[in-house]
Amino acid sequence: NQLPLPVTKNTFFHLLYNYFHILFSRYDRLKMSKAVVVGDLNVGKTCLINRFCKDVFERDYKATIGVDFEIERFEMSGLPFSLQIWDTAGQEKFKCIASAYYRGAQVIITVFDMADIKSLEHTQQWLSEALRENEPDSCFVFLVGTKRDLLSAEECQRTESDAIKIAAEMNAEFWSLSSKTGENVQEFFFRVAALAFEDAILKDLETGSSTAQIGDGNILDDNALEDAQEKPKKKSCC
Ligand SMILES: Nc1nc2c(ncn2[C@@H]2O[C@H](COP(=O)(O)OP(=O)(O)OP(=O)(O)O)[C@@H](O)[C@H]2O)c(=O)[nH]1
Repeated sequence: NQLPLPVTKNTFFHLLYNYFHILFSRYDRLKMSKAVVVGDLNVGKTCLINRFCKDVFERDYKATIGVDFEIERFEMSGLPFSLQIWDTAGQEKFKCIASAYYRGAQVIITVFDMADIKSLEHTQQWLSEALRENEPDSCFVFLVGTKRDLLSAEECQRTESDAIKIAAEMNAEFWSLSSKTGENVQEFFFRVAALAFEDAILKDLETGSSTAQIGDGNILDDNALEDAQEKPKKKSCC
């Protein structure tokens, strides 16, 4: 009955399906990038991923044990693109399991709860732990404030201005959103996917790989890249 990962919020078959998708994409040279989501416990990492991938919101808190992940598929300028979104546990006791999955990330999403300023103070520590497992300057970094719906307009403005300062120190792009209402969630992940896709294509062009072509074989040009960045399309949910 032993599962290959500590699993709570996902079924074994769902994880198995995702693993096969990764294996298949390597074989078929599909574009795939990895994003890891880190931050204190209870800040809303799982809810954020679930809002985007399944369009659901869970009011009751269930701690993530170790890690979990989803794969979201996009179509960018005629090319299939997948984003692996790794949800990690915020609880200290699971940190060593979760940190084993930081490696190989193209995107690090550092999450805090806008209604709990302490969690913002911890984001730099989470980022440095995630960066330690990756090549310097190889990752896009995002600072994401969740639970925006719990704040008044005034509180929201105050927290956002604190977060913008911290984001600048982290060299991160800041987003504030709500998984409960869905505000900004799609926009945020489309931005993540667009940047990750562009990066994957540029890396392919640098290495001269044949997969850096779109549709009927046109090499990706600047306009196509701009197009992908501005209007990434969500094709389907896993
Ligand atoms: N009001 C509101 N509540 C939220 C939002 N996002 C998450 N929550 C609540 O916050 C609690 C924690 O959410 P999770 O997504 O499980 O938190 P987590 O960061 O994954 O926690 P760990 O798995 O322990 O690391 C849950 O009770 C959610 O319902 C939000 O945008 N607005």
